[in-house]
Amino acid sequence: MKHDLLLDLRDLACGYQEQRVVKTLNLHLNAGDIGCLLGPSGCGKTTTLRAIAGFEPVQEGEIRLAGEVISRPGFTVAPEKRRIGMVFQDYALFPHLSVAQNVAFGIRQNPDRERITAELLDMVNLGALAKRYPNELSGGQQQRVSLARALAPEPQLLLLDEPFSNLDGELRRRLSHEVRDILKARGTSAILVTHDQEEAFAVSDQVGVFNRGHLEQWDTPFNLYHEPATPFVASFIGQGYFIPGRMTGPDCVHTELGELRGNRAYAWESGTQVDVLLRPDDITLDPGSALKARILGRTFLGAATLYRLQLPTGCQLESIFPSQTEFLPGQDVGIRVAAEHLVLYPAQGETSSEQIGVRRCGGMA
Ligand SMILES: Nc1ncnc2c1ncn2[C@@H]1O[C@H](COP(=O)(O)OP(=O)(O)OP(=O)(O)O)[C@@H](O)[C@H]1O
Repeated sequence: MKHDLLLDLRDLACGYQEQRVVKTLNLHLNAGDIGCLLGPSGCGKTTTLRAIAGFEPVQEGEIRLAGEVISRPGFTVAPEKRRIGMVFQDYALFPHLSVAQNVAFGIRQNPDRERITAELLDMVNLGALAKRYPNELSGGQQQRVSLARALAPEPQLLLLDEPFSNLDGELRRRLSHEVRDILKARGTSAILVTHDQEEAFAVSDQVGVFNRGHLEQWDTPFNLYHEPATPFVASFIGQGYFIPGRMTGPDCVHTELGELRGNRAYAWESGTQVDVLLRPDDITLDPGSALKARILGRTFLGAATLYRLQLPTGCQLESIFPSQTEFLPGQDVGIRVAAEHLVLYPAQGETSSEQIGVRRCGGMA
């Protein structure tokens, strides 16, 4: 397995005319890895992708590919000279060319083009449809053709801009797994843009969470969920609640749920007010516990049930319990916190941050 640095964005700023959409962006991708740019609409994901592709000039910093500078202010290597492939949301196939001709388009001069095209079409399971035209294919099939076409010239890096967003539910999930398998089997490095967290996690080795033009964290899916660097990342990735707490030691915080101890130390002094992130899987059922919570609502998920709980102070939490035992709204249950990764932030107050998946409770116990 290769671990060479392939793509390196250093202190990058890019945007349109005088407007800086993306600022001081630093990230790197190793050869063979799949990275993802994830974030809400308008945060600058596509702008970053277009700068990597060479469609937009950079305003500050630089982009290096395999050690070579391909963009810096006043210098932009042309897109077709970058050995970067693109897969677009709307497939962008040539309507007047057959499936096979579409795939062969970027390797027209290659004497081996027929063999390469046939191999790629087999790989994306479209060998039998080589003679069809794009308007005779489903959306999923068109996106497979578009992937095969982008892979044909053996790009150093593949960029995928919301490639599955025109497809629905099950097909979207299936194709995203398929694309990961294909890229991994070929050792192709890629950057995917999406606003769908499930898709980002299914496809990528590393994910960057963007917020208004800033990259808040570039990390593995596991770390984004369990060790979110900022309240925004905690909110954007997964579900949960912030509850108020007070530091009682470097790795220990007093909350309404008792003393919680985590696996890392914080530099704040004892007495500092903090927000404690609690995910639904951090709260477990413990019938013998003195700590009781009232069931406010529930969502049956199949193997498990997601419960919305209220603590005596009014703070709310969510928890996932196995669905074999059923609890009813209004019932009190014993709970325990089983959070190995204690994630704390300086107390923000009730209204200071925009929360998406994670909600904040007021009032310290
Ligand atoms: N050609 C353009 N000229 C001027 N501003 C633009 C242009 N394209 C995008 N923008 C602006 O740049 C900002 C970032 O847009 P961008 O397309 O990078 O966001 P995104 O994160 O990819 O969003 P989405 O998920 O909705 O595609 C937005 O405010 C957008 O209005």
